[in-house]
Amino acid sequence: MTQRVAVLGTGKIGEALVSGLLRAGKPPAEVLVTARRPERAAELRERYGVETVDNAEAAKAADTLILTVKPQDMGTLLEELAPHVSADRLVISGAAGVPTAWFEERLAPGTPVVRVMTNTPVLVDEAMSVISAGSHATEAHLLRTEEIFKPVGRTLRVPESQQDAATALSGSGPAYFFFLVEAMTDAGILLGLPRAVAAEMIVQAAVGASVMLRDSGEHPVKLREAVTSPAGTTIAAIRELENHGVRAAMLSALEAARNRSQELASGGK
Ligand SMILES: NC(=O)C1=CN([C@@H]2O[C@H](COP(=O)(O)OP(=O)(O)OC[C@H]3O[C@@H](n4cnc5c(N)ncnc54)[C@H](OP(=O)(O)O)[C@@H]3O)[C@@H](O)[C@H]2O)C=CC1
Ligand SMILES: O=C(O)[C@@H]1CCC=N1
Repeated sequence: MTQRVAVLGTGKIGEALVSGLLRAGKPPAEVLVTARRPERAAELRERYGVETVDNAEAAKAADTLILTVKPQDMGTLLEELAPHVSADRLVISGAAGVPTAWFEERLAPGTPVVRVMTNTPVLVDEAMSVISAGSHATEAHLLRTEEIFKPVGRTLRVPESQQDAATALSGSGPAYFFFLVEAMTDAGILLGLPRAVAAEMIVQAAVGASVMLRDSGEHPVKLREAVTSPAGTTIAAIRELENHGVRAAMLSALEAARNRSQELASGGK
């Protein structure tokens, strides 16, 4: 990777990408970042040794522009940016909801755009980054995008029509697991355990279950059945989960997340 990459709107996701690029061996001189607040820019300069520039400068100086502002801020960013982006740049959007066509309408004709939905495990190099090409993005642009996201986890290409679902499952996915861990830790308190003890047990159960899911290749039903002894403890809990409609709640929850992603298509509020 010899080209300059700029991260525009370097918040949580943007910073994680900067740190991933540097850990993957990209020299700090080839990474530019932009921030809205001067104190944030100073923090990023100090922490990573990268150059901070304004959005227009980033567009002129970098070959690849990664846009990591909130969907609601994308309109303002594009107004600032679009006049300075030539069609030989690659524009990667990390925003939920906003389609590649929205960017293509605002950028110079023919500018390649790639949409990526990553997730916060980007911070521990365990992200899933789901990638779709816009209408002018070629195989080479997709490979360049994968080169940026592979150091921070796995990548998967999908048709853009699947991106709102990917946002519901994968982009938001870690939050559902954190929510479960939080609720299960509370259950430990209810059962009389000290919070720290309950948290240690539940987090390790989550890590163990995750590694089994990823590395065994077994279907989750099979893994759950292996825990569920006849007339045992697990089935007593599963009955309560079914009685409370937890499976149906997951279906509705992810559908709501997908719908919200669709609503964000035009940088919606
Ligand atoms: N958080 C998550 O789990 C995931 C988020 N995403 C997507 O990633 C994007 C970023 O999310 P996240 O990192 O959580 O959000 P953050 O709010 O942490 O980061 C966005 C950053 O953009 C800055 N910003 C806004 N407008 C401008 C501008 N015009 N010029 C320069 N900087 C600007 C903000 O500045 P300021 O600090 O001043 O507000 C902020 O630092 C969103 O589009 C979201 O949909 C995708 C996958 C997962
Ligand atoms: O909640 C959100 O809108 C962002 C996108 C996916 C995860 N977080």
